[in-house]
Amino acid sequence: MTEEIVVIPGDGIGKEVIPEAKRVVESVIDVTFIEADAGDAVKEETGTALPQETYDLAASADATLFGAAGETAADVILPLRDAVGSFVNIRPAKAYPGVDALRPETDLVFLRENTEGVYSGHEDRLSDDLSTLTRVVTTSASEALAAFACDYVSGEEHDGFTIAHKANVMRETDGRFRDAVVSVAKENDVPVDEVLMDAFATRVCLDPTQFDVIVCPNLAGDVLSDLAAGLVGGLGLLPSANVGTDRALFEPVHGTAPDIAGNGIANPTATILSAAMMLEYLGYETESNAVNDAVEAVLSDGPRTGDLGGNATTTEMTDAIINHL
Ligand SMILES: NC(=O)c1ccc[n+]([C@@H]2O[C@H](COP(=O)([O-])OP(=O)(O)OC[C@H]3O[C@@H](n4cnc5c(N)ncnc54)[C@H](O)[C@@H]3O)[C@@H](O)[C@H]2O)c1
Ligand SMILES: CC(C)[C@H](C(=O)O)[C@@H](O)C(=O)O
Repeated sequence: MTEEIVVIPGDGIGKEVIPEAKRVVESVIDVTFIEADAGDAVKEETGTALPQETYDLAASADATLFGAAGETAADVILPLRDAVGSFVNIRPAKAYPGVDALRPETDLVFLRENTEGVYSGHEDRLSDDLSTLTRVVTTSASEALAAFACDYVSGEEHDGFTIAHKANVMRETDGRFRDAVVSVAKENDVPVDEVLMDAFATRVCLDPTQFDVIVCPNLAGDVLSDLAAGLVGGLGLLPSANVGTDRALFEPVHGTAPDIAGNGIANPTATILSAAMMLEYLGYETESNAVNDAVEAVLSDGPRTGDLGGNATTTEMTDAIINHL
């Protein structure tokens, strides 16, 4: 069977890393890619950053692989997450042997709420002096995330999860989030503990082995996963999966990297690891494991891109990954 996968390269290094991830996927499964546009360049040409056709493709495909968008990122990625009905963003942050990491013992997975919080879109300018934002938290979205988290930690690899929140200040919204997640964990007999997100930020830097799976509200997941990228060697390493009930969207955590875009030196790892998550999601577990192993081997032995202290191009690093497969 030929798998059909939608790919949306976007802007900046999105255009450089997506073709490399496609080459990796093509080397392990029979696949047809359906190309779609989104981002700053499309907005300049057409007036809209996310054409309806692209939204519809993501909303009907089993899987979509996205690169990055620039200034229009929020107009692209937030609706795309919505298009696939994603209620959780899975963000693993793992240090690899051979990569110079601040905390080489880091092995974390963030399960980020993916629909609400400060991403509600309810932001208003009420006067010259006053702007407001409505932070939305529902029990239903918190419970859906918690149910996913319980399932996620059900194997032997994990012993429950930690909720990172700020319910000491946002008593109503994060209080609701925390209470809903704890209650679902208890119903499922899943060990759960909690930490205030500011304290989490310090503790994870001092000793990341205190944590394993972290369940958090939307913005906290955004910020804390970028922080974890800093612990493991940079944004070029972090993949993610936006999972919904029937479909999913896979993307590196990083953006368009304007400081290096156009030079062919972006690290393809985050996008290739996102593709590996996609292969697993689509049921190609052996192929997914093979890609993860090949990435790990190349991170260990090189060649590596400049962000990891090497001098390989994006294509050379991908060639080495494909050679390992
Ligand atoms: N999902 C998305 O589409 C997304 C996510 C974040 C930021 N953005 C957008 O990207 C643009 C730039 O944002 P930013 O600079 O804050 O974040 P960024 O992730 O683009 O870059 C931050 C730093 O990390 C480095 N970096 C990121 N990915 C890398 C890779 N694969 N290889 C090597 N180095 C890499 C960059 O060179 C830069 O120094 C902004 O317009 C922002 O809106 C988009
Ligand atoms: C670009 C932005 C909308 C996005 C987010 O906040 O989710 C990004 O930071 C990310 O982490 O994917």
